[in-house]
Amino acid sequence: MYRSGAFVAEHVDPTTDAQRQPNGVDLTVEAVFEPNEPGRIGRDGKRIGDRDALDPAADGPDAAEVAGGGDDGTAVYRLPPGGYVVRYGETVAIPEGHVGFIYPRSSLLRNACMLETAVWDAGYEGKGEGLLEVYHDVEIEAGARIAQFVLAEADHEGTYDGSYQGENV
Ligand SMILES: O=c1ccn([C@H]2C[C@H](O)[C@@H](COP(=O)(O)OP(=O)(O)OP(=O)(O)O)O2)c(=O)[nH]1
Repeated sequence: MYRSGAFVAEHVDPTTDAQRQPNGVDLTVEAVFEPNEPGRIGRDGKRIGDRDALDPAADGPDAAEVAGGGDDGTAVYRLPPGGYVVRYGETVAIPEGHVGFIYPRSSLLRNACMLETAVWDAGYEGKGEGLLEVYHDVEIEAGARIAQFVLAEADHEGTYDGSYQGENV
């Protein structure tokens, strides 16, 4: 069973009223990265390839000049089609007996963009990352709500103890 947004909010920090939804909590975009070299998924280990942190005031990943932000002076990512890694702005802590998933805000997919999720394990705590797929040019303000995080009750053996534990906090 999926838990309520009020329950999820107890495990997401910080949260505002605007982030709290009936069935989950919206997460914001803290940073956008574009990979610049191959990573590697091995049979025994993995390596995350180096990546560029995009400037939210720039016109895109290849822009030579900083354009000075959005129309209202707000920093904005102007993203052409491609695959990006986003870091969420909130620390989530997956409680025992639960598993987490990310869904895109529907406004994101209505703009022909998609956020992909992997499994958020019981016991994991950190500012996680996700794959942002952009199929049509889009503008995303730094700090805007882009995702909805949900928690479902789940059986599990042990808790997360991997290399991403405590990341980005
Ligand atoms: O979309 C997601 C899904 C999960 N996570 C976090 C929570 C999860 O508990 C952790 C590790 O995920 P997973 O176990 O899938 O990664 P892995 O590549 O198998 O890493 P490890 O070897 O540490 O298990 O990453 C994210 O940041 N984004």
